[in-house]
Amino acid sequence: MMQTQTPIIEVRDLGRIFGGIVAINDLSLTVREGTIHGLIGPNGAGKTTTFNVISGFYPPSRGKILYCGEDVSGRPTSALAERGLIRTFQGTTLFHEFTVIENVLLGCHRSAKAGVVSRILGTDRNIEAAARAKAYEILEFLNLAHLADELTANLSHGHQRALGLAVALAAEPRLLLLDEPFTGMNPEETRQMIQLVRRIREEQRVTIMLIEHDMQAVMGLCDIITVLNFGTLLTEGTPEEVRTNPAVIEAYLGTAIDAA
Ligand SMILES: Nc1ncnc2c1ncn2[C@@H]1O[C@H](COP(=O)(O)OP(=O)(O)OP(=O)(O)O)[C@@H](O)[C@H]1O
Repeated sequence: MMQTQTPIIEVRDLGRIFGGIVAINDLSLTVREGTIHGLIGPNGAGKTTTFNVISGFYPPSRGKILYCGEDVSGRPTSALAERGLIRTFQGTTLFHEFTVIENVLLGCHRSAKAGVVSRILGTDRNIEAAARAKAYEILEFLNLAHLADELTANLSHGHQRALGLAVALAAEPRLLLLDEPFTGMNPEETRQMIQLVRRIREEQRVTIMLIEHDMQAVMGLCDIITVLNFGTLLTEGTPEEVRTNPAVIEAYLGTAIDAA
């Protein structure tokens, strides 16, 4: 996919306060269409809060969020999801007692597009067939089709995380916010997940924003990285620029960045 200069997300002068705690202060950043954009920073830096405000879980206390040029500050998650802004959660949110394909079908039904399909086709059976075809296509794309009828609980950790991506793709994202997609993965699972995220950007033309603590994965995958510290922007740049930035090294006390 071509990276463009077109902003898909513009965070402008964002502030978010919880009681007396300033979680985000005066944060501005731009995510450009077609990029893989990392959001990193020490614990408590405000990464999750930033995701929560962008995806509509919390309204901003100050400032605004523009999505595709439109002010969507304070819009509910469901309204943003209908417009292709989809967020995943740390760990999996799958139904373990359901099969793999059933989990993806639930994702399809939750998507706005399922409503479009039903209006066009009219009948339940056709809706079901269309959703099934779409779910299989997504499973094939993520190399999970052979597990379609397997119980989700029986999947390996890596396969469950890939299935989490499948459910997110079923909602037809334009922008996908991934919350720590590599957590708890072994190096081989991480390598495969990196490939999947790259392919989602290249082949599904989805812009990706991700929070991640695995510095090696972040540095290898992202085009651009925003570093937060104490709820505000510390710096932003290419992986190389960020890795060698003294302020970043200091914020992390050297360790995490040195290991990457
Ligand atoms: N719902 C909430 N209520 C009260 N305080 C909150 C809430 N959400 C976040 N905070 C506070 O805001 C600050 C930023 O937290 P946030 O979770 O955004 O950081 P983070 O960078 O995602 O951290 P981590 O890497 O540990 O997940 C912290 O001081 C946190 O305690």
